Amino acid sequence: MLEVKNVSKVYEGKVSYRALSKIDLTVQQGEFIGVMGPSGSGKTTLLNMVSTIDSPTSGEILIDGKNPNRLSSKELALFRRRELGFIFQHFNLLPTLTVKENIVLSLTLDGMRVKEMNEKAERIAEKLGIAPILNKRTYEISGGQAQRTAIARAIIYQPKLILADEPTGNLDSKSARDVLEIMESINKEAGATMMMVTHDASAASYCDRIVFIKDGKLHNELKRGESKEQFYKKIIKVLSQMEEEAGEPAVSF
Ligand SMILES: Nc1ncnc2c1ncn2[C@@H]1O[C@H](COP(=O)(O)OP(=O)(O)OP(=O)(O)O)[C@@H](O)[C@H]1O
Repeated sequence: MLEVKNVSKVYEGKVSYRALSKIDLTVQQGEFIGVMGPSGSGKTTLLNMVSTIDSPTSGEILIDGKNPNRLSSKELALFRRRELGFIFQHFNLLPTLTVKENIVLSLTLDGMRVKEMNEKAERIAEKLGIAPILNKRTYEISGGQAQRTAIARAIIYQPKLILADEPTGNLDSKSARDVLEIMESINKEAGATMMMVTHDASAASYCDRIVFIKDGKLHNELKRGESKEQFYKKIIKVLSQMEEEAGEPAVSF
Protein backbone atom coordinates (compact mmCIF):
# COMPACT_ATOMS: atom_id res chain seq x y z
CA MET A 1 0.00 0.00 0.00
CA LEU A 2 2.75 2.39 1.01
CA GLU A 3 6.39 2.07 0.05
CA VAL A 4 9.04 4.47 1.29
CA LYS A 5 12.19 3.70 -0.67
CA ASN A 6 15.58 5.01 0.41
CA VAL A 7 14.06 8.39 1.27
CA SER A 8 16.24 11.25 2.48
CA LYS A 9 15.23 14.83 3.20
CA VAL A 10 17.60 17.75 3.43
CA TYR A 11 16.17 21.14 4.40
CA GLU A 12 18.17 23.72 2.51
CA GLY A 13 19.01 27.00 4.19
CA LYS A 14 22.03 28.98 5.39
CA VAL A 15 22.98 25.71 7.02
CA SER A 16 21.40 22.72 5.32
CA TYR A 17 19.95 20.09 7.61
CA ARG A 18 19.52 16.37 6.90
CA ALA A 19 16.22 15.56 8.65
CA LEU A 20 15.80 12.05 7.19
CA SER A 21 18.43 9.65 6.01
CA LYS A 22 17.79 6.63 3.74
CA ILE A 23 14.46 5.54 5.18
CA ASP A 24 12.99 2.27 3.89
CA LEU A 25 9.52 1.33 5.05
CA THR A 26 6.74 -0.83 3.65
CA VAL A 27 3.22 -0.56 5.05
CA GLN A 28 0.69 -3.25 4.15
CA GLN A 29 -2.87 -2.57 3.08
CA GLY A 30 -5.01 -2.28 6.23
CA GLU A 31 -2.07 -1.88 8.60
CA PHE A 32 -2.17 0.69 11.44
CA ILE A 33 1.39 1.92 11.80
CA GLY A 34 2.74 4.26 14.46
CA VAL A 35 5.79 6.49 14.17
CA MET A 36 7.58 7.41 17.38
CA GLY A 37 10.90 8.96 18.38
CA PRO A 38 12.41 11.90 20.26
CA SER A 39 11.52 15.49 19.45
CA GLY A 40 13.26 16.59 16.26
CA SER A 41 13.96 13.02 15.10
CA GLY A 42 12.11 13.47 11.79
CA LYS A 43 8.63 12.01 12.44
CA THR A 44 6.63 14.92 11.02
CA THR A 45 9.09 15.23 8.15
CA LEU A 46 8.39 11.60 7.24
CA LEU A 47 4.63 12.09 7.56
CA ASN A 48 4.81 15.23 5.39
CA MET A 49 6.64 13.27 2.68
CA VAL A 50 4.04 10.50 2.75
CA SER A 51 1.15 12.97 2.82
CA THR A 52 2.56 14.75 -0.26
CA ILE A 53 2.77 18.06 1.67
CA ASP A 54 6.51 18.00 0.96
CA SER A 55 8.73 15.95 -1.35
CA PRO A 56 11.86 13.90 -0.61
CA THR A 57 15.31 15.19 -1.58
CA SER A 58 16.13 11.69 -2.81
CA GLY A 59 14.40 8.32 -2.91
CA GLU A 60 10.74 7.80 -3.68
CA ILE A 61 7.38 7.20 -2.08
CA LEU A 62 4.75 5.01 -3.70
CA ILE A 63 1.13 5.03 -2.53
CA ASP A 64 -0.82 2.18 -4.05
CA GLY A 65 1.93 1.94 -6.67
CA LYS A 66 1.68 5.65 -7.60
CA ASN A 67 4.35 8.27 -7.01
CA PRO A 68 2.39 11.43 -6.08
CA ASN A 69 5.41 13.59 -6.89
CA ARG A 70 4.99 12.68 -10.55
CA LEU A 71 1.42 14.03 -10.68
CA SER A 72 0.55 17.48 -12.03
CA SER A 73 -0.61 19.98 -9.41
CA LYS A 74 -4.25 19.46 -10.43
CA GLU A 75 -3.93 15.66 -10.27
CA LEU A 76 -2.14 15.96 -6.92
CA ALA A 77 -4.97 18.05 -5.46
CA LEU A 78 -7.49 15.38 -6.52
CA PHE A 79 -5.25 12.58 -5.24
CA ARG A 80 -5.01 14.26 -1.81
CA ARG A 81 -8.72 14.95 -1.65
CA ARG A 82 -9.90 11.49 -2.70
CA GLU A 83 -7.23 9.03 -1.66
CA LEU A 84 -5.73 10.49 1.51
CA GLY A 85 -7.31 11.48 4.83
CA PHE A 86 -5.60 13.91 7.21
CA ILE A 87 -6.01 14.25 10.97
CA PHE A 88 -3.95 16.90 12.78
CA GLN A 89 -3.22 17.78 16.41
CA HIS A 90 -4.90 21.19 16.09
CA PHE A 91 -7.89 19.78 14.13
CA ASN A 92 -7.46 22.35 11.29
CA LEU A 93 -11.20 22.99 10.95
CA LEU A 94 -12.47 26.14 9.29
CA PRO A 95 -13.95 28.37 12.03
CA THR A 96 -16.42 30.20 9.78
CA LEU A 97 -18.12 26.94 8.76
CA THR A 98 -20.42 24.65 10.73
CA VAL A 99 -19.42 21.12 11.69
CA LYS A 100 -21.44 19.73 8.76
CA GLU A 101 -19.92 22.19 6.29
CA ASN A 102 -16.43 21.24 7.46
CA ILE A 103 -17.20 17.55 7.01
CA VAL A 104 -18.50 17.92 3.45
CA LEU A 105 -16.02 20.56 2.28
CA SER A 106 -14.16 18.25 -0.10
CA LEU A 107 -17.46 17.00 -1.55
CA THR A 108 -18.52 20.61 -2.14
CA LEU A 109 -15.26 21.20 -4.03
CA ASP A 110 -16.11 18.16 -6.17
CA GLY A 111 -19.60 19.50 -6.94
CA MET A 112 -21.65 16.77 -5.24
CA ARG A 113 -25.41 17.39 -4.89
CA VAL A 114 -26.45 18.93 -1.55
CA LYS A 115 -28.93 16.16 -0.70
CA GLU A 116 -26.31 13.46 -1.25
CA MET A 117 -23.72 15.40 0.77
CA ASN A 118 -26.13 15.88 3.67
CA GLU A 119 -26.98 12.18 3.70
CA LYS A 120 -23.31 11.23 3.75
CA ALA A 121 -22.51 13.75 6.52
CA GLU A 122 -25.43 12.57 8.63
CA ARG A 123 -24.48 8.90 8.26
CA ILE A 124 -20.87 9.52 9.31
CA ALA A 125 -21.84 11.93 12.11
CA GLU A 126 -24.20 9.30 13.53
CA LYS A 127 -21.37 6.75 13.59
CA LEU A 128 -18.96 9.16 15.28
CA GLY A 129 -21.48 10.46 17.83
CA ILE A 130 -21.52 14.06 16.53
CA ALA A 131 -24.98 14.11 14.90
CA PRO A 132 -26.40 16.54 17.52
CA ILE A 133 -23.71 19.16 16.82
CA LEU A 134 -23.77 19.16 13.00
CA ASN A 135 -25.11 22.72 12.83
CA LYS A 136 -22.79 24.22 15.45
CA ARG A 137 -19.78 26.37 14.59
CA THR A 138 -16.38 24.90 15.43
CA TYR A 139 -15.81 27.38 18.30
CA GLU A 140 -18.94 26.06 20.01
CA ILE A 141 -17.70 22.46 20.32
CA SER A 142 -15.22 20.60 22.58
CA GLY A 143 -11.75 19.37 21.54
CA GLY A 144 -12.98 15.78 21.39
CA GLN A 145 -15.92 16.79 19.19
CA ALA A 146 -13.57 18.87 17.00
CA GLN A 147 -11.29 15.87 16.46
CA ARG A 148 -14.26 13.63 15.63
CA THR A 149 -15.37 16.28 13.11
CA ALA A 150 -11.86 16.23 11.63
CA ILE A 151 -12.02 12.42 11.44
CA ALA A 152 -15.42 12.59 9.72
CA ARG A 153 -13.94 15.04 7.21
CA ALA A 154 -10.92 12.74 6.71
CA ILE A 155 -13.02 9.64 5.97
CA ILE A 156 -15.82 11.19 3.89
CA TYR A 157 -14.20 9.87 0.66
CA GLN A 158 -13.31 6.53 2.28
CA PRO A 159 -9.60 7.15 1.65
CA LYS A 160 -7.20 4.25 1.32
CA LEU A 161 -4.60 5.91 3.53
CA ILE A 162 -5.24 8.04 6.63
CA LEU A 163 -2.39 10.12 8.06
CA ALA A 164 -2.52 11.45 11.60
CA ASP A 165 -0.01 13.77 13.30
CA GLU A 166 -0.40 13.68 17.10
CA PRO A 167 -4.21 13.30 16.80
CA THR A 168 -4.63 13.06 20.58
CA GLY A 169 -2.05 15.72 21.47
CA ASN A 170 -4.68 18.33 22.37
CA LEU A 171 -7.22 16.06 24.04
CA ASP A 172 -7.96 14.97 27.60
CA SER A 173 -7.48 11.25 28.24
CA LYS A 174 -11.15 10.29 27.85
CA SER A 175 -11.51 12.13 24.50
CA ALA A 176 -8.15 10.71 23.40
CA ARG A 177 -9.38 7.18 24.09
CA ASP A 178 -12.63 7.84 22.19
CA VAL A 179 -10.72 9.19 19.19
CA LEU A 180 -8.30 6.23 19.20
CA GLU A 181 -11.18 3.77 19.41
CA ILE A 182 -12.82 5.50 16.44
CA MET A 183 -9.55 5.34 14.49
CA GLU A 184 -9.14 1.68 15.40
CA SER A 185 -12.64 0.85 14.19
CA ILE A 186 -12.12 2.75 10.90
CA ASN A 187 -8.93 0.73 10.46
CA LYS A 188 -10.47 -2.63 11.33
CA GLU A 189 -13.95 -2.23 9.84
CA ALA A 190 -13.32 -0.06 6.78
CA GLY A 191 -9.86 -1.56 6.22
CA ALA A 192 -8.20 1.87 5.87
CA THR A 193 -4.41 1.90 6.16
CA MET A 194 -3.27 4.32 8.86
CA MET A 195 -0.06 6.05 9.78
CA MET A 196 0.05 7.96 13.07
CA VAL A 197 2.84 10.05 14.56
CA THR A 198 2.61 10.16 18.33
CA HIS A 199 4.64 10.83 21.48
CA ASP A 200 2.12 9.01 23.58
CA ALA A 201 2.81 5.33 24.32
CA SER A 202 -0.81 4.58 25.20
CA ALA A 203 -1.99 6.05 21.86
CA ALA A 204 0.74 4.05 20.11
CA SER A 205 -0.48 0.82 21.73
CA TYR A 206 -3.54 0.98 19.40
CA CYS A 207 -1.23 0.41 16.40
CA ASP A 208 -0.30 -2.92 14.80
CA ARG A 209 3.34 -1.89 14.48
CA ILE A 210 5.54 0.98 15.63
CA VAL A 211 8.63 2.27 13.87
CA PHE A 212 10.99 4.31 15.99
CA ILE A 213 13.00 7.08 14.36
CA LYS A 214 16.12 8.58 15.82
CA ASP A 215 18.30 11.28 14.26
CA GLY A 216 16.46 10.88 10.95
CA LYS A 217 17.08 7.12 10.73
CA LEU A 218 14.97 4.05 11.44
CA HIS A 219 16.08 2.90 14.86
CA ASN A 220 13.82 0.03 15.83
CA GLU A 221 10.48 -1.62 15.12
CA LEU A 222 7.90 -3.33 17.34
CA LYS A 223 4.92 -5.46 16.31
CA ARG A 224 1.86 -5.73 18.52
CA GLY A 225 0.86 -9.37 18.30
CA GLU A 226 -0.37 -9.57 21.89
CA SER A 227 -2.57 -7.39 24.09
CA LYS A 228 -2.50 -3.56 24.14
CA GLU A 229 -1.16 -3.69 27.71
CA GLN A 230 1.82 -5.90 26.78
CA PHE A 231 2.47 -3.75 23.71
CA TYR A 232 2.33 -0.57 25.80
CA LYS A 233 4.99 -1.98 28.15
CA LYS A 234 7.26 -2.89 25.24
CA ILE A 235 6.85 0.59 23.72
CA ILE A 236 7.74 2.24 27.04
CA LYS A 237 10.83 0.04 27.24
CA VAL A 238 12.08 1.07 23.79
CA LEU A 239 11.36 4.75 24.52
CA SER A 240 13.27 4.58 27.80
CA GLN A 241 16.22 2.90 26.06
CA MET A 242 16.23 5.68 23.47
CA GLU A 243 16.03 8.24 26.25
CA GLU A 244 19.00 6.69 28.04
CA GLU A 245 21.05 6.60 24.83
CA ALA A 246 20.25 10.24 24.06
CA GLY A 247 20.40 11.51 27.63
CA GLU A 248 17.13 13.42 27.13
CA PRO A 249 13.41 12.65 27.65
CA ALA A 250 11.87 10.79 24.70
CA VAL A 251 8.50 10.06 26.22
CA SER A 252 5.69 12.25 27.50
CA PHE A 253 2.69 11.12 29.54
N1 LIG B 1 11.12 23.47 7.13
C1 LIG B 1 12.22 23.15 7.80
N2 LIG B 1 13.40 23.78 7.56
C2 LIG B 1 14.52 23.44 8.22
N3 LIG B 1 14.59 22.46 9.17
C3 LIG B 1 13.46 21.82 9.46
C4 LIG B 1 12.22 22.12 8.80
N4 LIG B 1 11.25 21.30 9.31
C5 LIG B 1 11.87 20.53 10.24
N5 LIG B 1 13.19 20.84 10.32
C6 LIG B 1 14.19 20.19 11.20
O1 LIG B 1 14.21 18.80 10.89
C7 LIG B 1 14.30 18.03 12.08
C8 LIG B 1 13.13 17.04 12.13
O2 LIG B 1 11.93 17.80 12.34
P1 LIG B 1 10.51 17.08 12.52
O3 LIG B 1 9.49 18.15 12.67
O4 LIG B 1 10.33 16.09 11.44
O5 LIG B 1 10.74 16.32 13.90
P2 LIG B 1 9.70 15.55 14.82
O6 LIG B 1 10.33 14.22 15.11
O7 LIG B 1 8.36 15.52 14.19
O8 LIG B 1 9.71 16.45 16.12
P3 LIG B 1 8.57 16.79 17.18
O9 LIG B 1 8.29 15.50 17.89
O10 LIG B 1 9.23 17.79 18.09
O11 LIG B 1 7.38 17.34 16.44
C9 LIG B 1 14.34 19.01 13.24
O12 LIG B 1 15.67 19.18 13.65
C10 LIG B 1 13.78 20.29 12.66
O13 LIG B 1 14.35 21.41 13.29
